[in-house]
Amino acid sequence: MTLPIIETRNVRRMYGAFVATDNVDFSLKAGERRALIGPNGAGKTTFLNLLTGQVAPTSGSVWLAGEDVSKVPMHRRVRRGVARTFQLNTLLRESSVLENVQLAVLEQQGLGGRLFGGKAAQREAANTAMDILQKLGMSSHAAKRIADLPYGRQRLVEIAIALALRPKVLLLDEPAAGVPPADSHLVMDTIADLPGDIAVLIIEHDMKLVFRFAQRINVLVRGRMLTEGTPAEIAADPRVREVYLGRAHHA
Ligand SMILES: Nc1ncnc2c1ncn2[C@@H]1O[C@H](COP(=O)(O)OP(=O)(O)OP(=O)(O)O)[C@@H](O)[C@H]1O
Repeated sequence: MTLPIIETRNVRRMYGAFVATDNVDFSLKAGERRALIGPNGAGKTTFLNLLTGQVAPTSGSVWLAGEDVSKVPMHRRVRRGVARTFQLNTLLRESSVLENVQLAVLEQQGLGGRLFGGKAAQREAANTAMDILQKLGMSSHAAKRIADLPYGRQRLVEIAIALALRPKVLLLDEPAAGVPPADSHLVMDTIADLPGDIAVLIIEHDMKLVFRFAQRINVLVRGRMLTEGTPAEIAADPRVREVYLGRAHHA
């Protein structure tokens, strides 16, 4: 029995009279690789925010491992295994790569606020952070300041931070945004190699990345889920071409 790890039922989000998310049913199983695409302003980020708890549903519900978490705040959903990255860089630029990831490890352990306590905990967190960086091929950059790192690698640090939270579900919001084409393979390879037990949902405008990575793709248009299918089905769907792929060339 594979229960969805994360699910929405008839979820709706209004901003005043504007419907940003229009009665969406969605579910993701453990280890799935899924992409969410749609034109600019379709409501992709809002939908991600509904999953994390950053935005509350106007109606409908969000479920995590079979439990209604619609009223569970974001920090507690993180504890239960929902991690995300953001469209924009949110790193501590003057700190090292290792320090950034180590901080996330300590947060995950509930030790984030204890700045002066627990040398052993600090050391252990540094080891865990180093393991994560190694898996992402980033160990040789561990001591570098974020500010001195190429942008593509900065995006990988954000993924490392999300992994430090030991997620069951990883939500990636445009992980390749702003990364120069010469470095985008770094992001692509990292995402392709993420641990198989983590369910991954990616919002991405780069169709090469989407089609390489996703087992299934959801298409969101004006807050509504237009369709869901395999990459081949989505590529062949004339409605998708009309509303999304056609316009994406001009985006
Ligand atoms: N806090 C808010 N208040 C009012 N309107 C909002 C708010 N957040 C989002 N919206 C509106 O909801 C719609 C969907 O926005 P959202 O950012 O979710 O779309 P998106 O698909 O992620 O877009 P993009 O691809 O450009 O990032 C937009 O029209 C946006 O203006």
